[in-house]
Amino acid sequence: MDARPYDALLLVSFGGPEKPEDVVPFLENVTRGRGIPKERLVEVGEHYFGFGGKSPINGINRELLAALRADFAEQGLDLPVYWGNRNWDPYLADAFEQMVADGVERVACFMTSAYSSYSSCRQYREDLFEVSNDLPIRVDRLRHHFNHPVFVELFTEYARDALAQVGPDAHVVFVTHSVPDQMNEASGGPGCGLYEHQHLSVARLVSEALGVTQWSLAYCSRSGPPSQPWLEPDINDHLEELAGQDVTGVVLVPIGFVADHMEVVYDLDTEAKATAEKLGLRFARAASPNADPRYAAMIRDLLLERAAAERGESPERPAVGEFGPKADTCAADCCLNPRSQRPVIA
Ligand SMILES: CC1=C(CCC(=O)O)c2cc3nc(cc4[nH]c(cc5[nH]c(cc1n2)c(C)c5CCC(=O)O)c(CCC(=O)O)c4C)C(CCC(=O)O)=C3C
Ligand SMILES: [Fe+2]
Repeated sequence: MDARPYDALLLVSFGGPEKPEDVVPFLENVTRGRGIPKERLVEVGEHYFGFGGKSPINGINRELLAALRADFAEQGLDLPVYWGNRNWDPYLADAFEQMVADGVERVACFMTSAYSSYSSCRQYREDLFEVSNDLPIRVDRLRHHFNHPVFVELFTEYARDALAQVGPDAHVVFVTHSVPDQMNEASGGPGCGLYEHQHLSVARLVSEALGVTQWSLAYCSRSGPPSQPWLEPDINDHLEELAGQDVTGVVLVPIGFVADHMEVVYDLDTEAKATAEKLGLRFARAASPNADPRYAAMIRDLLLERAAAERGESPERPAVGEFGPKADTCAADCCLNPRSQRPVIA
């Protein structure tokens, strides 16, 4: 187990509130300069208050951190693991301060976000640049993991379990976070639309592995003004459409989310489930990786793969589907956001 030249792994996540007083300042952090309508913020705030002001995301990341440490210990990999969020405590800046104090000189970052887009990749790289630029620490980002075979196998297994609850005739709906059409088009580079294509690729791979032919991709958590086009169909509209086509049961597979955070427990488990019930559809939502020890082992594999590459070796870079392993660094114009010209890492 050789992680050289790295002397730490950093788990980089979104962050979420943990008590009612956190909710409004958290939303202010997330939406600073993003032009999100006030009504939407009130609505999203209510989702959080409905869960006692506590998002599940930080708790899951603590479990993932523990799973990573257990995995490293079991494998004899002596490498510290840190954790920092973009939008809430514990913040990235604090993780970097601690790493510098501990003498870390080179860190590999794993983002809890598997696909390409401004929101799911570049914005993380902007924030990592901002917090690390003045520090004596070199920062690398581990490659996108949407098409890592373990990621696809895990969702296949979770979807199979959910199918067993609803029945083999269920229609499988893969679900991810909607983004503005413009953000999708810029993902992977101007005009690429990589965000959508990566999701379609994972959806197809899971469907094939399950032997399912009735499947589709739908979106949740749209937040822009109605005037701005976002990726569609919305999951609720899509369920209505399916019910009108003689579908009687659905399985939602949240491939766009690596954990059961607020979008999953509210937008899918609460709202979409209520829609399905109203329409008389049998319903199950497949699990997400959360702190699955196999997910932690995949992160270790990505770390060791990158470490070997940095040492000048030629490690295997496992990937399934039509895209092949994503490059370790993004092109300069990858996932650009016209409103943001901030410098980035990787
Ligand atoms: C692609 C994507 C991911 C997946 C990749 C990844 O995981 O990073 C993701 C994750 C998350 N998004 C989260 C929360 C929020 N996202 C918002 C707003 C937005 N997200 C967007 C996209 C994404 N978001 C976009 C295009 C916006 C519009 C504003 C903008 O253009 O930037 C808002 C503002 C209110 C609203 O409008 O909903 C909130 C509160 C949480 C935490 C959940 C918890 O607390 O459990 C997580 C994990
Ligand atoms: Fe979001």
